[in-house]
Amino acid sequence: MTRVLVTGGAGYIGSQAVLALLDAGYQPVVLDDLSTGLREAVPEGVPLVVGDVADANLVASTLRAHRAEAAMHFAASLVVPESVAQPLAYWRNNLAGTLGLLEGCVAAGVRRLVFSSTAAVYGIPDTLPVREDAPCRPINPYGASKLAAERLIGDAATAHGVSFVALRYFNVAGADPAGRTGRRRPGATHLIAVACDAALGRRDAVTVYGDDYDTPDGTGVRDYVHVADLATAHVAALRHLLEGGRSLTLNCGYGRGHSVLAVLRAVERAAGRPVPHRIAPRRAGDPPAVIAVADGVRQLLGWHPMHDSLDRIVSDALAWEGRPAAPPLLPGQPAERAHA
Ligand SMILES: NC(=O)c1ccc[n+]([C@@H]2O[C@H](COP(=O)([O-])OP(=O)(O)OC[C@H]3O[C@@H](n4cnc5c(N)ncnc54)[C@H](O)[C@@H]3O)[C@@H](O)[C@H]2O)c1
Ligand SMILES: O=c1ccn([C@@H]2O[C@H](COP(=O)(O)OP(=O)(O)O[C@H]3O[C@H](CO)[C@@H](O)[C@H](O)[C@H]3O)[C@@H](O)[C@H]2O)c(=O)[nH]1
Repeated sequence: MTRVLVTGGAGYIGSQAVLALLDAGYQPVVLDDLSTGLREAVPEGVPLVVGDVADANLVASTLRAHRAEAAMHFAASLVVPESVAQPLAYWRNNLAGTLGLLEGCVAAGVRRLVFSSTAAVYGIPDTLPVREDAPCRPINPYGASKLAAERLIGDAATAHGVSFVALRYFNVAGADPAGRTGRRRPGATHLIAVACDAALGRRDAVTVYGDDYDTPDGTGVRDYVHVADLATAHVAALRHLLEGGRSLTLNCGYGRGHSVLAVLRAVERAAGRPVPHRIAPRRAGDPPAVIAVADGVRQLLGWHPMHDSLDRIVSDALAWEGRPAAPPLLPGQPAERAHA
């Protein structure tokens, strides 16, 4: 059974990828410092090493101990406004983390890597939909640090024979269709999570940032991709690399845009109740529209998305956000599940 190191596997997307790896017959091993991830997001039986991916020795020893043949690198810091306020922390975590991972991989002889990149590397695209060879002009430290990490991986690929697939995700949303995992951090800022909170009565209204863009209804347009489809794209990328495929940098979206108001209507349909909203000025740094040219990931990786519909994304997100709270721990119960 092929073993795969998953950095950031206790987070939102990484935990979904762990499930997809298990579903596809791979054996994941998670390395996560639990800075934003949660131990309970790692399924029972999956080894969890708690530590910093920037620690090359830890990466190498983990790869060797578990005889991993490839790595998926999700561990990062990713809140855009936070990256503007704390650029040094973002550059450190995203660049030093990728450096530590690469050093550890090269030391342990692991030369296949799937990397979490982002549409934020493009900044404000000149033309839509945006192709992978469009100019990369990130407009915040988050996007800049991810672009630098892509370049670092490219240099390691050339010098050390690493082959990689960098997936540039567009707007990731939704939750595991079987309800096994989803976004776990409180204080959501992403549109679909915010709208679900409003539908569930946890906030009074959704603030719509701008209705005067040059888009069909004036609100911002994004290419929302279901997190479970994103996870299977990672498995497809892994398979490509294990079969000796060449390095690739690919957009990961569906190639269709939805406006903020269309998202709110979809949440209303799923929830069966109105989602109040108020119009506010544009949010600084928001592009009017971001939509992927997403042919490459299908053609080159054979990716077949299964949940390619806004209604599906929204209903899975709503089901996850509205799930019953975990029962309180009884006195004497261990606070954390032990891991291998
Ligand atoms: N969520 C999105 O909309 C989105 C969009 C584009 C790209 N991405 C990328 O996807 C990846 C995963 O994002 P997510 O939404 O699952 O975020 P998340 O915060 O839920 O997950 C990140 C995980 O990495 C861990 N981590 C962070 N720094 C670490 C370090 N130095 N060492 C070890 N573990 C560390 C965290 O504890 C967490 O479990 C990130 O690389 C992010 O840049 C996310
Ligand atoms: O309360 C809200 C939240 C968002 N929006 C709008 O909804 C759209 C989507 O916003 P959001 O869900 O915050 O995502 P983005 O700002 O598009 O950024 C996401 O998608 C990028 C890739 O496209 C990733 O790089 C980022 O990490 C990720 O946060 C934008 O038009 C926002 O202006 C609102 O109107 N109200």
